[in-house]
Amino acid sequence: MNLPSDSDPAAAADSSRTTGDTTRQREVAAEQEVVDLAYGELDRQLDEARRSLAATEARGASGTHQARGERDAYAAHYSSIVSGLEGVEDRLVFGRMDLASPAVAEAGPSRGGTGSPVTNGGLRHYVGRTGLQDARYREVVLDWRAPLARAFYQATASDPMGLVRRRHIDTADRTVRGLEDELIDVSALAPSQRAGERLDVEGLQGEGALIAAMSAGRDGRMGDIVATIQAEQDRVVTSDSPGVLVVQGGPGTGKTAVALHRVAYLFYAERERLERSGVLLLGPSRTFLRYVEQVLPSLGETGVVSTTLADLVPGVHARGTESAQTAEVKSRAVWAQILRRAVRDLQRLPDSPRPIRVEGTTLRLEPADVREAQARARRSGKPHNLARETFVLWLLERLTDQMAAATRQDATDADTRAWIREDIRTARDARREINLCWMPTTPEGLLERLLSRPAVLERLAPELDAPSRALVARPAGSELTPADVPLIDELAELLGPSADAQARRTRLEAQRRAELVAYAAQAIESQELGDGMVSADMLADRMEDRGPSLSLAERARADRTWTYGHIVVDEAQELGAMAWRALARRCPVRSLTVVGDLDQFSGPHRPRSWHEVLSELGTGRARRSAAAPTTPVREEVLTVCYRTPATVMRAAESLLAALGQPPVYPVRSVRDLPDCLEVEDLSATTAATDDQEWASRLRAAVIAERRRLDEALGTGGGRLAVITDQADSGRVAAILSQDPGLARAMEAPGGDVLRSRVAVMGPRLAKGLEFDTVVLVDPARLGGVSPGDLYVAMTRPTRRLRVVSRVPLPAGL
Ligand SMILES: Nc1ncnc2c1ncn2[C@@H]1O[C@H](COP(=O)(O)OP(=O)(O)OP(=O)(O)O)[C@@H](O)[C@H]1O
Repeated sequence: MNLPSDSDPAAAADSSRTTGDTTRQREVAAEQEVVDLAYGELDRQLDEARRSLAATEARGASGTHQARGERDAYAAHYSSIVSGLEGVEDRLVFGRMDLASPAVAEAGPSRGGTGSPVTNGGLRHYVGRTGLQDARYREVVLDWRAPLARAFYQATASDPMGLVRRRHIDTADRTVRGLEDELIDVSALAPSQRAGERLDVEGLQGEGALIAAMSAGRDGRMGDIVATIQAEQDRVVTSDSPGVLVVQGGPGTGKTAVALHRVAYLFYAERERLERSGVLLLGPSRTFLRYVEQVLPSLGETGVVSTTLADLVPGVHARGTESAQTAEVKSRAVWAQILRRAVRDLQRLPDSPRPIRVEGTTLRLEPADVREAQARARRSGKPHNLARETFVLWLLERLTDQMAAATRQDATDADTRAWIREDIRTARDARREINLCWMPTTPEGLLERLLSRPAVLERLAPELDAPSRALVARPAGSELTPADVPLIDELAELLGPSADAQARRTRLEAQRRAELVAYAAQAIESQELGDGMVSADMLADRMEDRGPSLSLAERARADRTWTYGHIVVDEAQELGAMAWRALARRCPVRSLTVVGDLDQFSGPHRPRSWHEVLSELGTGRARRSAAAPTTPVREEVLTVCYRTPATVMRAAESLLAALGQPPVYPVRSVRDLPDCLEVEDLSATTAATDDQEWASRLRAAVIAERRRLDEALGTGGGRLAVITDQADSGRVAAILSQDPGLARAMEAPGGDVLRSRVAVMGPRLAKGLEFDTVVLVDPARLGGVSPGDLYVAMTRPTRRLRVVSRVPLPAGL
């Protein structure tokens, strides 16, 4: 190496730059070789899995039942390997760890130490989306979830965890674009290495990967953060699963990202258990689920059931809307008693004996018999509709005795009893009177009865005051709403499947089978298989077996009574008591990750604590709960905001404080940006009263912000949201779409607002989402109803918040 002479500083700088450049080039080339090796391995394994899948499927549907079962299991296994490997294509390798000694490497489960082409005898590990070994089982890439990889995320200068250097490797399309080194433990380097290392570190940017991730324009979909998970986040991602883990964090602290990475981690750490039971992810809206849907596949996981509260119960479609106040009344824990009472109300005692005409004879349904039948039915412990069988059977026996006596038949003869019982069972009078004493019903039917009859509601819901009852009252035939779904679920639990529903299912099943057999018979005829060896029934059996076997996630989603191994709830502060009860039923082992922010609560008063929110999970402080009272709860707090610039964040926090709810969990933004906040108060101008003027000022503001985005990210780059009071959003959208350019930018293919460059929405839809720029319209309107909604709206932008208001600004802005 030519050292520069001391007497010529410029030449020295030049020479040092050149040396730095060539060192970097060499390093990049070396890393490219490793990246090529990793992709080569990925391709080889993918190819192998695809071939195995094809060969398994080609085996056809013949053979014993067991053989077919095995084939299906193999096919499911290979297809999950294929989709897992396909998911990790982008940035397969993103990090490298250099360790002080291979002894540390041996502490982990990796078998990379011996003879691996990349690990330098255990001193070096490449961290990536998935673990890869070569054909000789030597480590090529270390899975980011492996215990050994923790140092990559958590090592610091004060606690190096055996790490000397952490390297971020930036790749695109399988090509290394840049490297970024962090020297963790200089003392671990040999003196001869130190100079070289310093040169490298100086040539590369610290925190570059994180800054790059945060500064990239948004494309309407959340990305994974696997390459840049921070230490406080990593501790949450990898914490043990028993009990309830509450992750409280202010806006943009990565709660959603952490929750999703935690799902992937749990699948890694507890694969066997979770592959059998599945994981449920509950998000605040379908839009939000679409926003995050790419994250888990990009981490190689596809077996998660994601849903919203509205879609939680299969077959129930909650298309209706209602006020937040109505939804709040429906979310209260007291409904558990009201609904129990409503079910009990279907079990009635007649005041006096009821006459029943059967085949010309009059029998009497005695209140004492009804009482006894009810007691027996309740003792069965079954839900209402199923216990009804016990009730009906016992009454039929009593009526059979009466009938036999009245008609002088032999009540001890089994055949005679059966005939008589059948006569009574099918008599109209008997059906009506027995039903009146134990009415079978559906959850939807009973809820409708309760809400559409004010007198019934008043009688059965004494815990609700008149204004609350007025809020939930609605005409019969109304659409179900999302807040009805936990009530329906609770009722489904209390009622059990109705005889009608069971009969319908059996009928449909029989019909489907008959069609299949008819089709098989046709196939036998047309293909001249009629040699007597194959019957239509046999062929139908085989056709049924060959049908695509449902994945675990599909089966779980279709089954209301499925119990999951783990549940992750995002925006958990929004869930009411009845929703928690529905979730508790779905996870008897009470293994939950609950992420949210009390400060972002939608509504006039935020909950006081997470214990208050979670009381129905049986987390210890609840007096009455749907669960064992001992569910352990741990609370973790995330404090660093990766999204919102500091100036905007401070404004949002001080506004929340001015509204009387200073944030319980303030955050620190990792960055600030110049010009990130602009407030345009039009309340004292003609725009306040003149609609035309207001419309044109609003359009001008949005157009100006779109232009700024064009300049910052290239024409058409980035996303902009106009957030306004929900009730105003239609009007605001109409104003903006008068400009042809904005109208085009607002087009939402397939009705998906995430695909439009400019989207108008209320704060509740904006929950959990983020945009490059937010134009916030009339903030006082939002804050007046729900301080948390205003806080959410203000904290959505990654770059810039522009406030435009024709009403006076809220104090504090
Ligand atoms: N470690 C990280 N590296 C890179 N980006 C990160 C990191 N942590 C979070 N982010 C980014 O910060 C943004 C906010 O993350 P996320 O949506 O998970 O936060 P949140 O706490 O759920 O926010 P909110 O409650 O406001 O909806 C996302 O763009 C996410 O990718």
